[in-house]
Amino acid sequence: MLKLENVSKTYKTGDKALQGISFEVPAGQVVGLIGPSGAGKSSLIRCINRLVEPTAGSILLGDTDLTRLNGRNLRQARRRIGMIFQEYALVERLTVMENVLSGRLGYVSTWRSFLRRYSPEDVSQAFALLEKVGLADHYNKRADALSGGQRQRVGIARALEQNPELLLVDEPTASLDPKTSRQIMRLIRGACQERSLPAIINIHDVMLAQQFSDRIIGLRNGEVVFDGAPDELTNDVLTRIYGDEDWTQLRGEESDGESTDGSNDAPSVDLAEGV
Ligand SMILES: Nc1ncnc2c1ncn2[C@@H]1O[C@H](COP(=O)(O)OP(=O)(O)OP(=O)(O)O)[C@@H](O)[C@H]1O
Repeated sequence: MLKLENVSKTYKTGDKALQGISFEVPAGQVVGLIGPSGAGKSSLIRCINRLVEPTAGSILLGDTDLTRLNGRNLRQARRRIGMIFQEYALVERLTVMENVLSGRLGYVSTWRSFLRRYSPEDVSQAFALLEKVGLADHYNKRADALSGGQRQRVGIARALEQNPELLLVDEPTASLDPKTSRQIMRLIRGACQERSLPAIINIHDVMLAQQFSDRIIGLRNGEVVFDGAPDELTNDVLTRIYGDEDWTQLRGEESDGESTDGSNDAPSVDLAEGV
């Protein structure tokens, strides 16, 4: 479980990116974090893994207050947090398998990590994960030979190889086409359900957020202005989050034939679909 209490971030420039953010994410819950550009979504994700230092507040992962950790303790706590990035952040010249195994780097001793030696358990887990994300046949390919969707699958497998207690996902579909985006969101959601893993997904695409999240948190000017179920995301709520816009028309335009009634379409957990 993740619990944020009164988290604030003011940058040196004086920008108040986050102002008194409090919420809890229970095991297995996928939170879609939405809001206009500059609302504070990236700052929030980065405060949780301490890439950005929160100015105030506490961030509890289980019993650990992440805001109080430094040095070795912080590195150990970061092992417990899986990250999935927009630009995948793979090591391009390494193979798919090596990239997935790098999820274990925080766990192995320095000399083992230098030689990139992993235990048989780590390797068999990596194979199982590649199977799940539909890339078992590609394990020996270099990362730079993969498509965007395949790269993101490697990114997901690498994050899960860490056996994390929390997933932080930053714009996972921003560089992908609509169909691949859905497959990636389905994979992430399926993994969270299977592992009872809480997740926060920073996502610009409201329709995707709605379809693949259990809960939506809307940020505006560094504050939570909506926190509720995906089907509560009415046009009025969208206006509260993003400002005035013709939401009816936008929803129609963005639809690609899947449910647009705001309901969670309970995506199947077909992890290897459509590679
Ligand atoms: N390193 C920084 N130094 C100063 N101000 C920053 C820094 N990073 C972000 N900000 C400011 O903090 C506020 C929130 O930015 P943030 O990037 O967290 O928003 P966001 O919702 O992720 O935006 P986007 O969707 O465009 O990525 C903005 O006003 C931004 O200008």
